[in-house]
Amino acid sequence: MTTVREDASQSEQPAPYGTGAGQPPAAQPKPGRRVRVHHLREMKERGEAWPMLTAYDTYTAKIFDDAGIPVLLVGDSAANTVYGYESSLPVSVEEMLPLVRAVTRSVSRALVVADLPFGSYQASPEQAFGTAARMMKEGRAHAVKLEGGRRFAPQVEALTAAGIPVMGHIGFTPQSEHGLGGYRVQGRGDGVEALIADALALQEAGAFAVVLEMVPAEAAKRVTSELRIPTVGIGAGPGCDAQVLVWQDMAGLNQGRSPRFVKRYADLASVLSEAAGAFAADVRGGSFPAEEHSFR
Ligand SMILES: Nc1nc(=O)c2c([nH]1)NC[C@@H]1CN(c3ccc(C(=O)N[C@@H](CCC(=O)O)C(=O)O)cc3)CN21
Ligand SMILES: CC(C)C(=O)C(=O)O
Ligand SMILES: [Mg+2]
Repeated sequence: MTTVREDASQSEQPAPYGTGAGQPPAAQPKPGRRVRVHHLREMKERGEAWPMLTAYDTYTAKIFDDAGIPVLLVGDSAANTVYGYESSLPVSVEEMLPLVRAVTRSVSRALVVADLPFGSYQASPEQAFGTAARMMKEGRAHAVKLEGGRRFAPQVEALTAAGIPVMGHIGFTPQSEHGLGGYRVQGRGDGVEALIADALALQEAGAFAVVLEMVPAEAAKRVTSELRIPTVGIGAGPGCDAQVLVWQDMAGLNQGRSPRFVKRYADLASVLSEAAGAFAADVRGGSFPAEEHSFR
Protein backbone atom coordinates (compact mmCIF):
# COMPACT_ATOMS: atom_id res chain seq x y z
CA MET A 1 0.00 0.00 0.00
CA THR A 2 1.34 3.42 -0.94
CA THR A 3 1.97 5.64 2.05
CA VAL A 4 0.50 9.08 2.54
CA ARG A 5 3.90 10.69 2.53
CA GLU A 6 4.85 9.34 -0.91
CA ASP A 7 1.52 10.44 -2.35
CA ALA A 8 1.71 13.87 -0.78
CA SER A 9 5.15 14.53 -2.26
CA GLN A 10 3.73 13.97 -5.73
CA SER A 11 0.45 15.81 -5.42
CA GLU A 12 1.25 18.58 -2.88
CA GLN A 13 -2.11 17.59 -1.39
CA PRO A 14 -3.13 15.40 1.50
CA ALA A 15 -3.02 11.94 -0.06
CA PRO A 16 -5.97 9.68 -0.72
CA TYR A 17 -6.16 6.31 0.93
CA GLY A 18 -5.93 2.97 -0.77
CA THR A 19 -3.96 4.29 -3.69
CA GLY A 20 -2.13 1.27 -5.03
CA ALA A 21 0.42 2.21 -7.68
CA GLY A 22 -0.96 1.91 -11.18
CA GLN A 23 -4.60 1.81 -10.08
CA PRO A 24 -7.22 3.71 -12.07
CA PRO A 25 -7.67 7.14 -10.44
CA ALA A 26 -11.44 7.18 -10.97
CA ALA A 27 -11.97 4.52 -8.31
CA GLN A 28 -9.94 6.32 -5.62
CA PRO A 29 -11.11 8.79 -3.03
CA LYS A 30 -10.17 12.36 -4.00
CA PRO A 31 -7.02 13.69 -2.33
CA GLY A 32 -7.72 14.98 1.14
CA ARG A 33 -11.30 13.77 1.07
CA ARG A 34 -13.03 11.73 3.71
CA VAL A 35 -12.90 7.98 3.15
CA ARG A 36 -16.41 6.72 2.43
CA VAL A 37 -17.83 3.24 2.64
CA HIS A 38 -17.98 2.89 -1.16
CA HIS A 39 -14.19 3.37 -1.31
CA LEU A 40 -13.82 0.25 0.83
CA ARG A 41 -16.02 -1.78 -1.52
CA GLU A 42 -13.98 -0.49 -4.48
CA MET A 43 -10.76 -1.58 -2.78
CA LYS A 44 -12.25 -5.07 -2.38
CA GLU A 45 -13.09 -5.14 -6.09
CA ARG A 46 -9.49 -4.17 -6.89
CA GLY A 47 -8.06 -6.71 -4.44
CA GLU A 48 -6.31 -4.02 -2.36
CA ALA A 49 -6.00 -4.98 1.30
CA TRP A 50 -6.53 -2.13 3.77
CA PRO A 51 -5.66 -1.63 7.45
CA MET A 52 -7.92 -0.62 10.33
CA LEU A 53 -6.72 0.34 13.82
CA THR A 54 -8.51 1.24 16.99
CA ALA A 55 -8.11 4.79 18.36
CA TYR A 56 -9.46 6.34 21.54
CA ASP A 57 -7.82 9.77 21.83
CA THR A 58 -6.71 12.79 19.86
CA TYR A 59 -2.94 12.23 19.48
CA THR A 60 -3.15 8.63 18.31
CA ALA A 61 -6.13 9.37 16.05
CA LYS A 62 -4.17 12.15 14.33
CA ILE A 63 -1.04 9.99 13.98
CA PHE A 64 -2.99 7.11 12.43
CA ASP A 65 -4.98 9.45 10.17
CA ASP A 66 -1.74 11.07 8.93
CA ALA A 67 -0.18 7.60 8.49
CA GLY A 68 -2.91 6.74 5.99
CA ILE A 69 -5.01 4.33 8.03
CA PRO A 70 -8.33 4.67 6.19
CA VAL A 71 -10.63 3.38 8.94
CA LEU A 72 -10.35 3.99 12.69
CA LEU A 73 -12.45 2.05 15.17
CA VAL A 74 -13.34 3.48 18.55
CA GLY A 75 -13.69 -0.03 19.91
CA ASP A 76 -15.46 -1.15 23.04
CA SER A 77 -11.99 -2.62 23.69
CA ALA A 78 -11.65 0.83 25.32
CA ALA A 79 -13.12 -1.07 28.27
CA ASN A 80 -9.73 -2.78 28.54
CA THR A 81 -7.32 -0.33 26.96
CA VAL A 82 -8.65 2.94 28.43
CA TYR A 83 -10.78 2.11 31.44
CA GLY A 84 -9.04 -0.97 32.84
CA TYR A 85 -12.06 -3.26 33.03
CA GLU A 86 -11.41 -6.99 32.82
CA SER A 87 -13.57 -7.43 29.71
CA SER A 88 -15.48 -5.31 27.22
CA LEU A 89 -18.84 -5.94 28.90
CA PRO A 90 -18.85 -3.13 31.51
CA VAL A 91 -18.18 -0.14 29.23
CA SER A 92 -21.14 2.23 28.76
CA VAL A 93 -22.37 4.52 25.99
CA GLU A 94 -21.54 7.46 28.30
CA GLU A 95 -17.95 6.24 28.61
CA MET A 96 -17.63 5.64 24.84
CA LEU A 97 -19.05 8.97 23.63
CA PRO A 98 -16.22 11.29 24.74
CA LEU A 99 -13.66 8.96 23.11
CA VAL A 100 -15.65 8.85 19.87
CA ARG A 101 -15.91 12.65 19.88
CA ALA A 102 -12.17 13.02 20.55
CA VAL A 103 -11.28 10.78 17.61
CA THR A 104 -13.70 12.30 15.10
CA ARG A 105 -12.57 15.79 16.10
CA SER A 106 -8.96 14.81 15.36
CA VAL A 107 -9.12 13.21 11.91
CA SER A 108 -9.55 14.77 8.50
CA ARG A 109 -9.69 11.72 6.26
CA ALA A 110 -10.22 8.48 8.17
CA LEU A 111 -13.68 6.97 8.40
CA VAL A 112 -14.46 6.68 12.12
CA VAL A 113 -16.51 3.68 13.27
CA ALA A 114 -17.97 3.65 16.81
CA ASP A 115 -18.55 0.30 18.54
CA LEU A 116 -21.96 -0.05 20.17
CA PRO A 117 -21.35 -1.32 23.72
CA PHE A 118 -22.91 -4.45 25.23
CA GLY A 119 -26.54 -3.90 26.20
CA SER A 120 -27.02 -0.82 24.04
CA TYR A 121 -28.51 -2.44 20.88
CA GLN A 122 -29.44 -6.10 21.45
CA ALA A 123 -32.96 -5.50 22.82
CA SER A 124 -34.54 -4.12 19.64
CA PRO A 125 -33.96 -2.15 16.44
CA GLU A 126 -35.39 0.86 18.34
CA GLN A 127 -32.78 0.54 21.07
CA ALA A 128 -30.05 0.13 18.44
CA PHE A 129 -31.27 3.24 16.64
CA GLY A 130 -31.28 5.29 19.86
CA THR A 131 -27.69 4.35 20.64
CA ALA A 132 -26.40 4.68 17.08
CA ALA A 133 -28.04 8.10 16.73
CA ARG A 134 -26.17 9.27 19.86
CA MET A 135 -22.88 8.00 18.40
CA MET A 136 -23.59 10.00 15.23
CA LYS A 137 -25.01 13.18 16.85
CA GLU A 138 -22.92 13.47 20.00
CA GLY A 139 -19.85 11.46 18.95
CA ARG A 140 -19.94 12.64 15.30
CA ALA A 141 -19.12 9.06 14.26
CA HIS A 142 -19.32 8.24 10.56
CA ALA A 143 -20.52 4.66 11.12
CA VAL A 144 -21.22 2.19 13.91
CA LYS A 145 -20.31 -1.44 14.55
CA LEU A 146 -22.32 -4.07 16.38
CA GLU A 147 -21.64 -7.71 17.24
CA GLY A 148 -23.78 -10.63 16.10
CA GLY A 149 -25.08 -12.44 13.05
CA ARG A 150 -28.50 -12.99 11.50
CA ARG A 151 -30.34 -12.45 14.80
CA PHE A 152 -29.28 -8.79 14.64
CA ALA A 153 -30.11 -8.26 10.97
CA PRO A 154 -33.23 -6.24 11.98
CA GLN A 155 -30.96 -3.83 13.89
CA VAL A 156 -28.63 -3.49 10.91
CA GLU A 157 -31.57 -2.91 8.59
CA ALA A 158 -33.10 -0.21 10.83
CA LEU A 159 -29.82 1.72 11.11
CA THR A 160 -29.06 1.41 7.41
CA ALA A 161 -32.56 2.63 6.55
CA ALA A 162 -31.92 5.66 8.76
CA GLY A 163 -28.71 6.46 6.90
CA ILE A 164 -26.28 5.10 9.47
CA PRO A 165 -23.58 2.89 7.92
CA VAL A 166 -23.15 -0.35 9.89
CA MET A 167 -20.15 -2.65 10.21
CA GLY A 168 -20.99 -6.17 11.39
CA HIS A 169 -18.82 -8.36 13.62
CA ILE A 170 -19.08 -12.17 13.73
CA GLY A 171 -16.96 -15.16 14.66
CA PHE A 172 -15.70 -14.66 18.21
CA THR A 173 -17.75 -11.77 19.55
CA PRO A 174 -16.22 -10.64 22.88
CA GLN A 175 -19.52 -9.24 24.20
CA SER A 176 -20.88 -12.85 24.10
CA GLU A 177 -17.84 -14.26 25.92
CA HIS A 178 -20.03 -15.91 28.55
CA GLY A 179 -22.48 -17.34 26.02
CA LEU A 180 -19.66 -18.66 23.82
CA GLY A 181 -17.84 -20.30 26.73
CA GLY A 182 -14.72 -18.16 26.70
CA TYR A 183 -12.26 -16.76 24.19
CA ARG A 184 -12.33 -19.45 21.49
CA VAL A 185 -12.07 -19.82 17.75
CA GLN A 186 -15.49 -19.91 16.02
CA GLY A 187 -16.58 -21.46 12.73
CA ARG A 188 -14.47 -24.61 12.82
CA GLY A 189 -15.74 -27.58 10.78
CA ASP A 190 -19.44 -27.26 9.95
CA GLY A 191 -19.47 -23.90 11.73
CA VAL A 192 -18.33 -22.30 8.48
CA GLU A 193 -21.88 -22.66 7.06
CA ALA A 194 -23.35 -20.72 9.99
CA LEU A 195 -20.63 -18.09 9.57
CA ILE A 196 -21.49 -17.67 5.89
CA ALA A 197 -25.23 -17.48 6.65
CA ASP A 198 -24.58 -14.78 9.27
CA ALA A 199 -22.31 -12.81 6.93
CA LEU A 200 -24.81 -12.97 4.07
CA ALA A 201 -27.67 -11.89 6.37
CA LEU A 202 -25.65 -8.85 7.50
CA GLN A 203 -24.78 -7.95 3.90
CA GLU A 204 -28.44 -8.37 2.90
CA ALA A 205 -29.48 -6.12 5.80
CA GLY A 206 -27.18 -3.40 4.45
CA ALA A 207 -23.91 -3.74 6.39
CA PHE A 208 -20.97 -2.10 4.56
CA ALA A 209 -18.33 -4.46 5.99
CA VAL A 210 -18.04 -7.27 8.50
CA VAL A 211 -15.35 -8.05 11.06
CA LEU A 212 -14.35 -11.73 11.32
CA GLU A 213 -12.72 -12.38 14.70
CA MET A 214 -10.83 -15.58 15.54
CA VAL A 215 -12.08 -17.85 12.77
CA PRO A 216 -9.97 -20.40 10.84
CA ALA A 217 -8.16 -18.81 7.89
CA GLU A 218 -9.89 -21.16 5.42
CA ALA A 219 -13.36 -20.25 6.76
CA ALA A 220 -12.57 -16.51 6.58
CA LYS A 221 -11.39 -16.94 2.99
CA ARG A 222 -14.68 -18.64 2.07
CA VAL A 223 -16.78 -15.94 3.75
CA THR A 224 -14.71 -13.26 1.99
CA SER A 225 -15.29 -14.84 -1.42
CA GLU A 226 -19.07 -15.15 -0.79
CA LEU A 227 -19.50 -11.44 0.08
CA ARG A 228 -19.63 -8.29 -2.02
CA ILE A 229 -18.80 -6.22 1.07
CA PRO A 230 -15.31 -6.28 2.63
CA THR A 231 -14.33 -8.59 5.47
CA VAL A 232 -12.03 -7.22 8.18
CA GLY A 233 -10.03 -9.93 9.89
CA ILE A 234 -8.63 -10.19 13.40
CA GLY A 235 -7.22 -13.65 13.94
CA ALA A 236 -8.89 -14.66 10.67
CA GLY A 237 -5.90 -15.22 8.39
CA PRO A 238 -4.64 -13.44 5.30
CA GLY A 239 -7.69 -14.15 3.11
CA CYS A 240 -9.74 -11.20 4.40
CA ASP A 241 -10.11 -7.91 2.53
CA ALA A 242 -8.81 -5.87 5.48
CA GLN A 243 -7.08 -6.42 8.83
CA VAL A 244 -7.67 -4.81 12.22
CA LEU A 245 -5.69 -4.76 15.47
CA VAL A 246 -6.11 -2.94 18.76
CA TRP A 247 -3.45 -0.25 18.55
CA GLN A 248 -1.92 -0.82 21.99
CA ASP A 249 -1.45 -4.51 21.09
CA MET A 250 0.13 -3.61 17.73
CA ALA A 251 2.43 -1.03 19.34
CA GLY A 252 3.42 -3.11 22.37
CA LEU A 253 1.94 -0.78 24.95
CA ASN A 254 -0.02 -3.44 26.78
CA GLN A 255 1.83 -5.48 29.37
CA GLY A 256 1.39 -9.21 29.61
CA ARG A 257 0.26 -11.90 27.20
CA SER A 258 -1.23 -10.97 23.86
CA PRO A 259 -3.65 -13.07 21.80
CA ARG A 260 -1.99 -15.21 19.10
CA PHE A 261 -3.37 -12.95 16.35
CA VAL A 262 -1.36 -9.91 17.51
CA LYS A 263 1.85 -8.84 15.78
CA ARG A 264 3.97 -6.30 17.68
CA TYR A 265 5.32 -3.49 15.53
CA ALA A 266 6.88 -1.50 18.37
CA ASP A 267 7.74 -1.79 22.05
CA LEU A 268 6.10 1.33 23.44
CA ALA A 269 5.88 -0.12 26.94
CA SER A 270 9.71 -0.20 27.13
CA VAL A 271 10.08 3.21 25.50
CA LEU A 272 7.67 4.83 27.98
CA SER A 273 9.04 2.97 30.96
CA GLU A 274 12.56 4.15 30.12
CA ALA A 275 11.36 7.73 29.58
CA ALA A 276 9.56 7.73 32.94
CA GLY A 277 12.65 6.26 34.63
CA ALA A 278 14.94 8.88 33.07
CA PHE A 279 12.60 11.71 34.11
CA ALA A 280 12.45 10.35 37.65
CA ALA A 281 16.24 10.06 37.83
CA ASP A 282 16.69 13.65 36.55
CA VAL A 283 14.24 15.03 39.12
CA ARG A 284 15.79 13.05 41.96
CA GLY A 285 19.33 14.05 40.87
CA GLY A 286 18.43 17.71 40.37
CA SER A 287 19.30 17.83 36.65
CA PHE A 288 15.74 18.65 35.57
CA PRO A 289 14.61 21.34 35.07
CA ALA A 290 17.75 22.95 33.61
CA GLU A 291 18.14 26.62 32.74
CA GLU A 292 16.52 26.19 29.30
CA HIS A 293 13.36 24.86 30.94
CA SER A 294 13.14 27.73 33.39
CA PHE A 295 11.96 31.36 33.15
CA ARG A 296 13.76 34.47 34.35
N1 LIG B 1 -6.18 -5.24 24.07
C1 LIG B 1 -7.22 -5.86 23.47
N2 LIG B 1 -7.03 -6.50 22.30
C2 LIG B 1 -8.07 -7.11 21.67
O1 LIG B 1 -7.85 -7.69 20.58
C3 LIG B 1 -9.37 -7.05 22.28
C4 LIG B 1 -9.51 -6.37 23.50
N3 LIG B 1 -8.42 -5.79 24.08
N4 LIG B 1 -10.70 -6.26 24.14
C5 LIG B 1 -11.91 -6.68 23.45
C6 LIG B 1 -11.65 -7.85 22.61
C7 LIG B 1 -11.31 -9.11 23.36
N5 LIG B 1 -10.49 -9.80 22.40
C8 LIG B 1 -9.72 -10.91 22.69
C9 LIG B 1 -9.03 -10.99 23.87
C10 LIG B 1 -8.27 -12.08 24.19
C11 LIG B 1 -8.19 -13.14 23.32
C12 LIG B 1 -7.36 -14.32 23.69
O2 LIG B 1 -6.90 -14.41 24.81
N6 LIG B 1 -7.12 -15.24 22.79
C13 LIG B 1 -6.24 -16.37 23.07
C14 LIG B 1 -7.02 -17.64 23.22
C15 LIG B 1 -7.52 -18.26 21.95
C16 LIG B 1 -8.09 -19.66 22.15
O3 LIG B 1 -8.12 -20.15 23.27
O4 LIG B 1 -8.45 -20.26 21.14
C17 LIG B 1 -5.21 -16.47 21.97
O5 LIG B 1 -4.14 -17.04 22.21
O6 LIG B 1 -5.42 -15.94 20.88
C18 LIG B 1 -8.85 -13.06 22.11
C19 LIG B 1 -9.63 -11.94 21.80
C20 LIG B 1 -10.32 -9.02 21.21
N7 LIG B 1 -10.49 -7.66 21.72
C1 LIG C 1 -10.96 -5.76 18.05
C2 LIG C 1 -11.97 -4.90 17.36
C3 LIG C 1 -12.53 -5.53 16.12
C4 LIG C 1 -13.06 -4.46 18.31
O1 LIG C 1 -14.21 -4.79 18.19
C5 LIG C 1 -12.68 -3.57 19.41
O2 LIG C 1 -11.55 -3.05 19.43
O3 LIG C 1 -13.52 -3.35 20.28
MG1 LIG D 1 -15.39 -4.32 19.88
